[in-house]
Formats: sequence, structure tokens, C-alpha cells
Amino acid sequence: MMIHTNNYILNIKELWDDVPEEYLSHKERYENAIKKAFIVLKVLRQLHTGNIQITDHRTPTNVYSIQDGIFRNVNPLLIHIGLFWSTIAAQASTEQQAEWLQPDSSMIGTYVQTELGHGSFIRGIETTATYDSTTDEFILHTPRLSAYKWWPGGLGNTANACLVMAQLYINGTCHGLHIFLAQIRDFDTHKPLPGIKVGEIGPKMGFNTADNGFLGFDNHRIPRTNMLMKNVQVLRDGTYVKPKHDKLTYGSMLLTRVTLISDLAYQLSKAATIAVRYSAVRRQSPIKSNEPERQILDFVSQQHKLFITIASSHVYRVVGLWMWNSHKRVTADIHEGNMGQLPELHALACCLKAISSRDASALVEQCRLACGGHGYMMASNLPQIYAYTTAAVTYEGEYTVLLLQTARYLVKFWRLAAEHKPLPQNFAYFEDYIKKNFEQWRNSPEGIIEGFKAIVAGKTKAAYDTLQCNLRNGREFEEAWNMASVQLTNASEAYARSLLCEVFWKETVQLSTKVSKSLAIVLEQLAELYLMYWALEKHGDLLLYSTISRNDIEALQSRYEELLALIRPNAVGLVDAFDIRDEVLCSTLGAYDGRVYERMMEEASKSPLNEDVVNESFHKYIRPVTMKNKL
Ligand SMILES: CCCCC/C=C\C/C=C\C/C=C\C/C=C\C/C=C/C(=O)SCCNC(=O)CCNC(=O)[C@H](O)C(C)(C)COP(=O)(O)OP(=O)(O)OC[C@H]1O[C@@H](n2cnc3c(N)ncnc32)[C@H](O)[C@@H]1OP(=O)(O)O
Ligand SMILES: Cc1cc2nc3c(=O)[nH]c(=O)nc-3n(C[C@H](O)[C@H](O)[C@H](O)COP(=O)(O)OP(=O)(O)OC[C@H]3O[C@@H](n4cnc5c(N)ncnc54)[C@H](O)[C@@H]3O)c2cc1C
Repeated sequence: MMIHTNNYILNIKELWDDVPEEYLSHKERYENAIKKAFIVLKVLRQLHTGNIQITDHRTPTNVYSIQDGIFRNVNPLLIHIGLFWSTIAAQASTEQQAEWLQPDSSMIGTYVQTELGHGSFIRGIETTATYDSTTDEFILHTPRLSAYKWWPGGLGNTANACLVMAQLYINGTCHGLHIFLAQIRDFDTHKPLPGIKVGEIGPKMGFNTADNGFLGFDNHRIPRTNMLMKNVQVLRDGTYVKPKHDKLTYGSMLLTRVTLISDLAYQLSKAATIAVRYSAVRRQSPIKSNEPERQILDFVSQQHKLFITIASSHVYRVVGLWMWNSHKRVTADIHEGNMGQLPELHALACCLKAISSRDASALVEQCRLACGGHGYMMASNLPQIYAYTTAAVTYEGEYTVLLLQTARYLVKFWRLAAEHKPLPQNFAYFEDYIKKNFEQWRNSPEGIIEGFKAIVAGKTKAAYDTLQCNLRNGREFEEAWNMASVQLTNASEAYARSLLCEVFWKETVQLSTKVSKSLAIVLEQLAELYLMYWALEKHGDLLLYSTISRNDIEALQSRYEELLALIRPNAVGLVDAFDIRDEVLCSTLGAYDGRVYERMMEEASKSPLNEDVVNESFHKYIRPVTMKNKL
């Protein structure tokens, strides 16, 4: 069958709600979401097996973006689709993949890593997998309360299998963290298997249909062949065959961090679409007293809040794709046994995941605030987008913890520079900074990119010097590192920003040669706006570390304001170009037709509190008090 994905899914009636999700209980929300999740899964399986084919020349990610509208919240199978299968595909041996990756598999899985006691510091994970050579099995065990798995999406009620991260023990020796496939519920009855304690963790700020769960093992046995064995093996006699790189087990986190950048770009484009369209409809106060009230989008301060969101969505789309391609390249190298590029990819993924999630949540919140009171309504969908987006600052590696990973990488290169050892080309600017080869400031995108590199060098130097000073004062390395950690994270943040500016600008300039002149102008305006915005935000750092002057900053400010005015006529067109359907935006404020007030009234009429003209609580609680006062 040939289908157009959007039309096909939009026509599946059971996927679309009559009653807004906010009015459902926690349990009803899950039940509603799981019903839809299995309809979506069926479509994905049909696409995968080729039973249905799409005519819109896009990938299953098309289904992925539509599902934001279907669920409004989160698909409880997100981790099953996004992490369970991909981890098996990346880390299981060919034989294991042949057995487990069947399209008609009974397994509904999840990725079970975090514990009550440990999330960031995964070496501290306490769940054990002990090899029993007499039975050729691993024994999974939760030794204490803090070792209970806690958080995995889909675990609470849905999953019957999972990939568990546990400490591998063979003959009393701990070989560190490894991944094991464990069945946890009966495929037929769905009851937890003996030795499994599993449940749901309760309501959260967002992700309330994600079915996050807890899990404990009481000496639960699984076959030896259930350890994921592509990169590392345990043989029948208990021989341990080491991986080529001991962090290959962390590959799923790396991949998800890369994927997330594009997902956050999409969340930003949704928030920008809602806020810009609303700002074109909403009129509030005249600019000159004798004129009619103006669209709030005409206020330059409103443009300042919104155009950076449009630009940032483009930045993260471009950089997300750039990282995706790097990931593909590095993975191909790893297949060939070459691990050389893995540390760089990890360092980039860590800081870009950290900054993209932090930027995205701050900008989504900015869009919500830019919609005034109406942005506070759930029916605007901005609170839900915020709750979804801000979770990404924490999951798949907490913000600060990831920035500190990138800092390790920067400090290594700074040490090389300080010791006058050869540096890779992309860190040659460290040497320039040490030799004080400062470029004359240029008020241009290229000048700003150079300025940001100077900030990275200056902040890395400051952090490195503090680290060395702490060491000289007799601190041990880890303690000295902790004492310098504020400066180290600052250096990482600056590094991420310089990468974002450089990649976005270069990719935009290249893209501009392939599109019409009028489109190229707008794309370059957006890219320039992004660079100017951040140069102004970080002008203090530029004054500290580059050759910028006060006059240069004033000129940047003028150019920035000029860019806001240039982008204003295209603002609505730019968000329309994100091409997000009303069914996905789910927003009274952001629909294409601009019927904001009508939609708000229509949504309000769905409130159960409007079902009765007089709510029965009046008779129970209000009237006895108010009537008594009258007497
Ligand atoms: C229809 C289609 C659907 C498609 C859907 C597709 C995608 C989904 C898109 C978006 C997902 C959206 C929503 C998902 C929602 C929720 C999912 C959430 C899941 C989770 O949160 S899973 C749990 C994640 N947990 C973490 O991330 C923990 C963070 N901690 C760590 O990663 C590590 O502990 C650490 C902080 C990196 C340190 O590790 P540790 O073992 O202590 O390391 P050290 O011994 O200190 O050594 C560091 C050393 O190792 C290098 N290193 C560390 N990690 C890696 C790595 N991943 N790769 C390569 N190298 C690594 C590091 O560089 C150090 O090297 P040195 O040379 O400096 O020593
Ligand atoms: C919505 C959501 C979905 C999730 N889904 C899953 C899932 O499917 N599977 C799964 O396994 N997990 C999942 N998680 C768990 C998630 O991966 C962890 O919450 C995350 O890795 C952070 O770990 P933590 O909660 O232990 O935070 P902590 O590490 O306890 O962080 C708390 C604070 O301590 C600081 N801190 C910690 N260590 C350091 C350090 N070394 N240096 C400096 N500061 C430090 C942090 O910066 C932070 O400020 C999910 C979490 C959320 C919120």
C-alpha cells in the first residue's frame, strides 16, 4: 500500500482525543497513551517491513514528529523504539541481532541504567550480574534499596524486557559495567517474572505518559548469551574477552546525545511557531498614541525575544545534522577497529547536548513569557513543550556533568599548548593565544567566531591555571579539579558556543550558494543575528579575552537592531516554513488560521467545570457559608 504518512496517521481516528489530556487522571492518561502507542508501533512496523510505503519521501522520523501531536506528551514506547532497539542493533553480536531484532518480536523493551542511588556516576551502579559457570547463566541482583533501577521510560507498566546496565562479576573479579537483556514480565500474562519487583514511579513535572518505572532483581537468572556481545564477550568457561575501547558500552548514550540536538531544534521550532504567530495576531497598545494598537510583533523587544528562537532552531537543526554525520563517520571507523575519533565525538556530543538542552528550555520559556497570560494556559501547549524540553537538561547526562567531560578534553589540549607540543589544527588557536597572536577585532561573523575562540582559549587557560595552582598547593588532582569546576564548565560552555557559531555560519554560507538569492539573504540574516546576539550576550567575555572595543560593541548593537528590523517582515513566513501542522502544534495560540480568541473559547468550553451551570460543590460547601452569613 502507498501512503502519505501525515494524511494516513491523521486519518486514524483513535489517535486523536476528544477530551484534552489535561482533564484525564494519571492512570487514564497512560491508558490513552498506550492505546495510541501500539497503533503508532503498528504503522512503524508496516513501514519497516515495507507493507506500507510512504509517498512523501521522508523517513520514519516523519512519524516521530507527528507523534508530538498524537501524544501531546510522550509516547510510552519512546525508549523501546529509540533506545532499546538501537542499543541491540549497535551492541549485540550478529547472532544476537538475528534472534532479537525480529519485526514480530514479542519483546517490548526499555533501557535500564539509572538507579535510585546513581545516575551521573555510572561506575557507582550497584546492580550485579554474576556469572555462574555451572549453569552457564548470569545472576542479576539488586543488593540494596539504592541499587533499585529508577527512571527508565516504559518500565512502569509496559515493558516485558529490558537492557540492564550492571557490574559484571566473574569468579569474584569485577569487570565493570556491561549490558544484559533480561525478560521481566511474562509475554502472555504480563505478570512480573519470579524474582522481579517492578512498578511505576509516579507523577512528574512532565513526561507523564512516559511510564517511567523502578525495577529490582532478586537473584534473577538469564542465559550467558543474553549479555550484549558485539564488542565484549564472556565465554562458556568464564573467560572474559575485553572490548577494544572500554567506553563502547556507553555508545547508546553517545548516540542519544547526538540525536537529541535535532529533537531540541524541533521543540524550538514548535515554540517559535506558536509565539510568532500569536504575536502577529495579538494587538496591545499603540506605539504612537494617535495610532491604532499594534501587533505585539512590532515591538522590537518582542522581536528580540522571538527571532533568536527562530535562529536557534536553525542552529540546532544544522549542528544536529553535522553531528549525526560525524557520528556515522566515527561509527564506521570503529567498525574498522579505529577508535581514534571517539574521544573527540564524545567531547563534542557532551557539550552540545548540554548547551542545546539548556538553550532550548530557556528559549521555550522565553516564548511562553512572550505570549503573556495566554502562554500560561495549557491550551497554548507552551507549558508542555517546556516540561518536555527542560527534562533533556538532566536525562542522558546531566548538564554540568557533561560540561565537565568536555572540560577534560579542553584541558588536555591546553596542556599540550602550554608545553609547546604539537596541536591538532582545530586547536591551533590555543597556541596563538599563548603567543599573544591576537587578531585585530573585526565586526563581522568571521570576527565574532575568532572572538569566541579567544574566549575559549582564555577561559581554558584560566581554569587550567587554577587547576595547576590547586595542585601546587598540595591538592590531589580530583580535589583540585573540583575546586576549578566552575571555571572548567565555563570553558566548556564557551567551547560549545564557539562551535555552534562556527558550524552554523559556515554551513549557512555554503547553503546560500545552493538556494535562491532572496532565500540566501534571509538565511544569512538569521545566522548573522545568532552570532550578533551571542556576541552581545557575551560582550563582557569578549572585552576580557579578545581585542574588541566599546565602539565595536556599540556597532554590534546597532547591526543587531538592524537585523531585527530586516527579519520582521519575514518572521511569520519563517515559522510557517517550519511546516508544523496544527494537529502537531496543539496550540490555541499558534494555529495557522490565527483564530486565537475563538479557539481559546472553544477549548475553555471543554472544561469539565463548565458542564453544570452550578457546580454541586456550591450546595455542599459554598452556600452553607454564604447563606449563613446572610442570616
Ligand atoms: C519513531 C522513531 C523514534 C526515534 C527516536 C529517536 C531518538 C530519540 C530522541 C530523543 C530522545 C528523547 C527522549 C528520551 C527521553 C529520555 C531517555 C533518557 C534516557 C537516559 O537518561 S539513560 C541514562 C543516561 N545516563 C547518563 O547519561 C549518565 C551520565 N554519566 C556518564 O555518561 C558517565 O558516568 C560519565 C559522566 C561520562 C563518566 O563516566 P565514567 O565511567 O565515570 O568515566 P571515567 O572513568 O571518569 O572516564 C571518563 C573517560 O571516559 C570517556 N568517556 C566517557 N563516556 C564516554 C562515551 N560515551 N564515549 C566515549 N568516551 C567516553 C571520557 O572521555 C573520559 O576519557 P578521558 O580520556 O578523559 O579519561
Ligand atoms: C524525564 C527523564 C527520563 C529518564 N529516562 C531514563 C531512562 O529511560 N533510562 C535511564 O536509565 N535513566 C533515565 N533517566 C535518568 C537520568 O539519566 C538521570 O536522572 C540523569 O543521568 C542525571 O542523574 P541523577 O538524577 O543521578 O542526577 P545527579 O547526578 O544526582 O545530579 C544532581 C546534581 O549533582 C551534580 N553532580 C553530580 N555529579 C557531579 C560531578 N561529578 N561533578 C559536579 N556536579 C555533579 C549535578 O550537576 C546536579 O546538579 C531519566 C531522567 C528523566 C528526568
